[in-house]
Amino acid sequence: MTLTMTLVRHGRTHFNARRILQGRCDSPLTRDGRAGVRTTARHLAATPFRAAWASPSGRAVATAVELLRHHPDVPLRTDPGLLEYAFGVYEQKAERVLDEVVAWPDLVADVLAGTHPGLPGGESGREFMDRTRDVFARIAATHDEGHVLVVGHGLALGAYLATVDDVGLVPLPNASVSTVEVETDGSVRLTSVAVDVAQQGHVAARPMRVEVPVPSVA
Ligand SMILES: O=C(O)[C@@H](CO)OP(=O)(O)O
Repeated sequence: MTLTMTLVRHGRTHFNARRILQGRCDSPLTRDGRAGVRTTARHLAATPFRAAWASPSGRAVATAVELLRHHPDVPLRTDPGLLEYAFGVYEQKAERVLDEVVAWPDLVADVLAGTHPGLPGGESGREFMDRTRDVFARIAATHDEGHVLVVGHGLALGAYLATVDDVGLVPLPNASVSTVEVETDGSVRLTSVAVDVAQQGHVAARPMRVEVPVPSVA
């Protein structure tokens, strides 16, 4: 038996548009973000989802609700294990802090390796990777076959995908779709990554290890 998990990053938000790091804080979807999600929803309209899971963040729940427009009978549940990485004091700061923090030498690599101690006020790489692994194990244990929708965040979904296959951290455009197949024996296979149905590819693939000064907190 195969469980297919369809992973969708939430639609573009006002903070995404301004390159403001959200993490555990939130901002609403933009107009084009909502349109992008509607395009992805049409793309997924024929997928026979039996359940949907979302991060409790408003942007993920709003995206999941829109994606389920074509699946009115599919139950949606939230799980804090799907929340975005907690960037601590760097959240909701000046525009472009996102670019600086994500490019901070070794930050992403250390978070994915579970060795980063955490940004001030944030969570450690170990906590993040453990809860991300655990939530996908919970989802797989709850549904042993069929199709399940999972709506989450760029770094959290990307971190999980990086554990499934040797793809590194793939930048996931807003409203993009990735799919993973889980077999009964526990083996997991990545079957598609970051399909940008809605062409919202403004999160361009770029090197993650660019050397920049440590960002100052505004
Ligand atoms: O928190 C954020 O700003 C970004 C970082 O990756 O994630 P998302 O927009 O997917 O929540």
